[in-house]
Order: sequence, then structure tokens, then C-alpha cells
Amino acid sequence: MTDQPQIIVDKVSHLYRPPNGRPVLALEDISLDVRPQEFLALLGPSGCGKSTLLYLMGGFIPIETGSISVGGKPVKEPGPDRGIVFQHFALFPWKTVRDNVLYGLEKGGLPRAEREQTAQHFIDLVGLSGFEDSYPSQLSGGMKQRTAIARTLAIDPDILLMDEPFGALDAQTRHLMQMELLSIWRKRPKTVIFVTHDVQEAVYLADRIAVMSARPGRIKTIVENKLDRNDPGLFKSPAFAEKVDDIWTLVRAEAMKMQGVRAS
Ligand SMILES: Nc1ncnc2c1ncn2[C@@H]1O[C@H](COP(=O)(O)OP(=O)(O)OP(=O)(O)O)[C@@H](O)[C@H]1O
Repeated sequence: MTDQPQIIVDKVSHLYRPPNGRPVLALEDISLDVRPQEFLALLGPSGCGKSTLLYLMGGFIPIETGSISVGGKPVKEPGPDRGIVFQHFALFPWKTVRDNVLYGLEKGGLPRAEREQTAQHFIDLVGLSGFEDSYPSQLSGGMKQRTAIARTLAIDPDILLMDEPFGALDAQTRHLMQMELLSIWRKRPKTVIFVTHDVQEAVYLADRIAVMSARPGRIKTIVENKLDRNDPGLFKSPAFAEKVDDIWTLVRAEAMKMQGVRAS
């Protein structure tokens, strides 16, 4: 890991202008550097603009104020260097697991046999061997999300943008998926930006945690996470509970501000 930032977010603000409603200032003056191959969590209360920031980095919505660069180039549109995984699985229901994973590889110009080999490699990596011919309706939530992750990983992006990818899963599956994601990330290190409003999830997964303020979203603070995430007992350790508690205190203040905003 070098210390040169791979992603530079510089003074970004974002105003939504819905056709039938008041404009919403979702982000204000966000500056953030992300290092290559670091796992960064974007943490904050609901509505603070986490997804908006992720989509701006992905090039899915235009940047109007400030700038974002990836590898020194300004972000103008989505690109194969940035893969995204959404909360809701976004699979093609009429395609099998194999074909869903192959879909992302179709544009790459690789021969069919090579594409199939790559797809199989990532299906195995996410633990779905034996389910290649299943359709999404035949899979559990966790398996659907694994398929979506395999599809994104198969394209081999340098950067993974993950928008609450485990938010729709039950607590047990969620923890298994977190462990699996860490293990995949160790095998194939990538820059990961992981949006969550779950403090435990952020502390369990991330090298650094950017805590965002209530709307308009700003970066309130960035916390370095020095806990040993290779430690299998980490989740149950006092140090983990203490870190979660410290960060929860920061987030709670913002969540309460958000409630106030809603109540007014
Ligand atoms: N297309 C849109 N038009 C108008 N306002 C929007 C639009 N998308 C998001 N917003 C508003 O911008 C703010 C930030 O939304 P965003 O989805 O980025 O927040 P978030 O932190 O990801 O929330 P959550 O954790 O609930 O998913 C919210 O107040 C939301 O209502």
C-alpha cells in the first residue's frame, strides 16, 4: 500500500433539484483522500449523503461542485476501474448464477472459454460452487449478494464501491458475509469504499472510518482503525467494544441532529 492517494475528493458539494419539490443539499464541502488498497468505511446516519458520495465517485451522477479524481484522472462517468455492489442484489432473474457473473465479462472481448474460467474462479471464491446453474429465485439473500459480488469482482476493478451491500441480510448471514468479504479482500487486495450506517460493521471491516455529519453531509472526522482484523476473536474483544462505543458516540450526536431536522 503506498501513501499516494488513489481517489481524491476535493471540496465536493451536491444539490439535488427534484422536479416537484424543494432542492436538497445532500453534501457540503467534502474533501477526502483514499489510498490504494485501503478499506474505507463511509459511516453516518440515514440521509447524510453516503450513497450520494459513492455514486459521485462512481461517476453515476454528475459532479457539479468540486472535483473527484481517480488515479489522477477526473471522474466524468462510470468506468471499469470502479465496480459497484448495491444493497439490493441487482441480478438478472432470468439468468443463472453463471450467466449473471458472465454478463459483466461480455464486453471485455475475452474468448468464451476464458470468460467461463474467470466466472468459475469467482463463483468458487465467493463459495457458490455447485450453484452455477441456479436462478436468483432459488438462492437465499446471502447467496444472491455473493453472486452480485462475484459479478463485480470478475471484472477485476481496482476499486470496489459497496453501498450497504449486506443491509438486506439477517444478522448471522451478514456477519458471515463480512468475514468472507475480508477474506476475499486479503486474497485480492483492492481499494474498497464501503457505505454503512452500522458502526460494528465499519469497525470490523475498515482500515479507516470516515464519520459523516447529518445532512448536509460533511466529513465530521476520520478514525484510523488499528485493531487487528486478522484476529478471529476480534468481534468479541473488549477493544472492539470500546472502539464501537467511541465511534457510536460520534454517530449518535449526528443521528439526533437528523431526527431534529426530521421533526421540524
Ligand atoms: N434523486 C434525489 N432527489 C432528491 N433528493 C435526493 C435524491 N437522492 C437522495 N436525495 C436526498 O439526499 C439526501 C442524501 O441521500 P443519500 O441516499 O445519499 O443518503 P444516505 O446517507 O445514503 O442514506 P441511507 O443511509 O438512508 O441510504 C437525503 O436527504 C435524500 O432524501
